[in-house]
Amino acid sequence: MSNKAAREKLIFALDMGKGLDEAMSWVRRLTGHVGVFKVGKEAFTRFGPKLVQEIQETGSRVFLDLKFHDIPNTVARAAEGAVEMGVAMFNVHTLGGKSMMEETAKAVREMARKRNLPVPLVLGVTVLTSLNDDDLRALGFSYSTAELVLRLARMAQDAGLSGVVASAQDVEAIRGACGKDFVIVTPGIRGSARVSGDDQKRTLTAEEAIRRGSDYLVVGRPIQTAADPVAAADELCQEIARGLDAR
Ligand SMILES: O=c1ccn([C@@H]2O[C@H](COP(=O)(O)O)[C@@H](O)[C@H]2O)c(=O)[nH]1
Repeated sequence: MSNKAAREKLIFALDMGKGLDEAMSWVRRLTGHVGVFKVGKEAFTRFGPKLVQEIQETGSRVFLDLKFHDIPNTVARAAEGAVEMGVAMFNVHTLGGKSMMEETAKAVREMARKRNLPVPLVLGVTVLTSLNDDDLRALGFSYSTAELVLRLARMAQDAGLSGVVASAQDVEAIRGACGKDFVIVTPGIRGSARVSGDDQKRTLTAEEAIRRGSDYLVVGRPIQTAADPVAAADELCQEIARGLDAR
C-alpha cells in the first residue's frame, strides 16, 4: 500500500485559535504528511471562511467540522453555505433527527447541481467519542453507546447521508449494518501514551481503527503536541498502512 493512500486517510484537526497565520503555518508544515485539514468550531469561530479559503488555495482539502444541530430548514441552509465554500466534507448531528438529515442531503445535492460544484461528503455525528455509557445514562438514554451509534448510523444512511463520524470502537458494527460504501470517519485516535488534558473516552489506535474498517482518522493533539509533529504524522501514516495491509 503506497504512502499516499495511507496519508489520504489522515485528517489533521486544526484546533487552534491564536491567529490565522499560526493555523496556516500548521497547514504548510503538514502538507504532504496528512490528507485533509479539519476546521472545527475553535478555528472557525475566529477565522471563519477565510481560513477555509486559504487552506483550499494551497490545494488541500477541508473537512468543515461544525456539527450542525438545529431545525431542518436552518441546517439545510447552513449546509448550502458549506457547499458554496467548496469543502470536501462537513457534518451535522444525527440527533437533529431524520427530517433534518433528509432535507440537508437534498439541499446539498441541489445546491451543488445549481452552482456546478462538487458534492461534499455529508457526515452524521453519532455519539461523541468523549461520551461513554455512563454519560448516556446521565443524559437519559436507555441505549448503550454501541446500540445508539448503530441506530443513528442506520438512520443517517436511510436519510441519504454519505457516512458518519463515530468511535473506531464502533466501526465493525457500522460497517456490518451499513455496507462497504458508507463512509466512516473516526476521531478519538490514541496510541499507548495518553495526551495530557485528554477528554476522549472511546479511543483506539490508528492501526486498529483502519484494520477494523475506518475510512478516515481524525487526529489533533497527538500530532499538535508531539515533540516533532511531522514525524508524528508520518508515524500515524505508517500505522495506517499497516492497518490497510492487515485488512
Ligand atoms: O465524536 C467526536 C467528534 C469530533 N471530534 C473532533 O475530533 C478532534 C479530535 O481531536 P484530538 O485532539 O485528536 O482528540 C477534535 O477536533 C474534536 O472536535 C471528536 O474528538 N469526537
